[in-house]
Amino acid sequence: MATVAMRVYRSFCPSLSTRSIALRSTTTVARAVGVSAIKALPEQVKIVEVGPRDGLQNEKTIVPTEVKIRLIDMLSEAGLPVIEATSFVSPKWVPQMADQVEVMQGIHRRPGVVYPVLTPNLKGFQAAVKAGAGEVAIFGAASELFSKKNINCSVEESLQRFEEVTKAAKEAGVPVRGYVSCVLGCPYEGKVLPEKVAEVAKRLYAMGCYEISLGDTIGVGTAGGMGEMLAAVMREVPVDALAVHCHDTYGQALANILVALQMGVSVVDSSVAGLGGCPYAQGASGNVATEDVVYMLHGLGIRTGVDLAKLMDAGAYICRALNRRTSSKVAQASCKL
Ligand SMILES: CC(C)(COP(=O)([O-])OP(=O)([O-])OC[C@H]1O[C@@H](n2cnc3c(N)ncnc32)[C@H](O)[C@@H]1OP(=O)([O-])[O-])[C@@H](O)C(=O)NCCC(=O)NCCSC(=O)C[C@@](C)(O)CC(=O)[O-]
Repeated sequence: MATVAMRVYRSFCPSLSTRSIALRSTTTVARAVGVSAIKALPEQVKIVEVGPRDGLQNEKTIVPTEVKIRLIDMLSEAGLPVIEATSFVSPKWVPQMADQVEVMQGIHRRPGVVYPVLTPNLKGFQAAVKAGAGEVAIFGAASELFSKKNINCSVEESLQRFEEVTKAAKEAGVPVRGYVSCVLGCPYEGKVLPEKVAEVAKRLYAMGCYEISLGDTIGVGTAGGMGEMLAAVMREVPVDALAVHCHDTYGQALANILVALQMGVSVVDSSVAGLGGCPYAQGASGNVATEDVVYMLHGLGIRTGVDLAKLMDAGAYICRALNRRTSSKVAQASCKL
């Protein structure tokens, strides 16, 4: 099924394939709506691709290591600047990530591309560095119950563990990214106060995280909630150090990202083909699809450095490997699958 923009475009260019229409129509739309009128939007956005980690961690059947490696290599060939490759967590908790060392050693590291990995504690950090990780991410939450279910400790205990990681990382010269989960709602506690999110984000930033990614873990947030939460966080952490990480359970992710862009955020996490979900947040769907984010950003005239056609190839590859239909609307509309 073609989008309206694609159908209009096709009526002028009947010989074009649906896919090339999709790629060209983004810039056409940008010019048509006079995007320069939207003053606050950044000129460039860094996309943090989390598909190989967040996208695959919840898969029940173990995905072969070579498939994970091929996916990461296709994503780097597509121009993604940051690809979260795997997690150094307990294999008893997340069996899908048990091949983290093989993944880190098997990928073809493209110059300029960063491949962060999740590390919940010092043990994970040390194993990650040994396996060649050049950047790590610690992951906290703004909800006590989620923290307990996800990493088996309270928010305060998790922050103490993260202090150990950031201290070791500083000594080793390894940059650390920080996540705050449940920023717009928790599967166990429901509403989460923006002030609580701001407090955890502030602590992570103070301990040395260069970037704080704000996770709508179960995708319940709305544009209004995103605005309110970001306003609270921005009182504690500079906007240049913030990223948004939106799951799309309620179909609100793109709207929420747009609000974040309008408030000055220029780093967006997403997952190829919209894969994923957190094993400790039952019912949450995957992250917003990277293809859909790139399509929207290019449509706004915002640079990403990502080649949408190559990105869709990566999405098609992993969907074939998982025997799954893509969740990306752009990939569906472009008749790739
Ligand atoms: C944090 C722990 C380890 C605590 O788990 P625990 O059971 O409390 O840990 P422990 O210290 O008591 O150790 C228990 C066992 O785990 C081992 N262990 C201990 N640490 C490690 C490690 N780093 N790597 C490998 N093994 C480890 C340790 O050696 C021991 O092994 P045993 O003696 O039983 O054989 C556990 O709860 C865990 O691994 N949790 C991971 C949960 C996870 O990965 N969740 C998904 C990622 S978060 C997410 O998706 C949200 C995000 C980031 O995307 C943002 C958003 O959307 O909101």
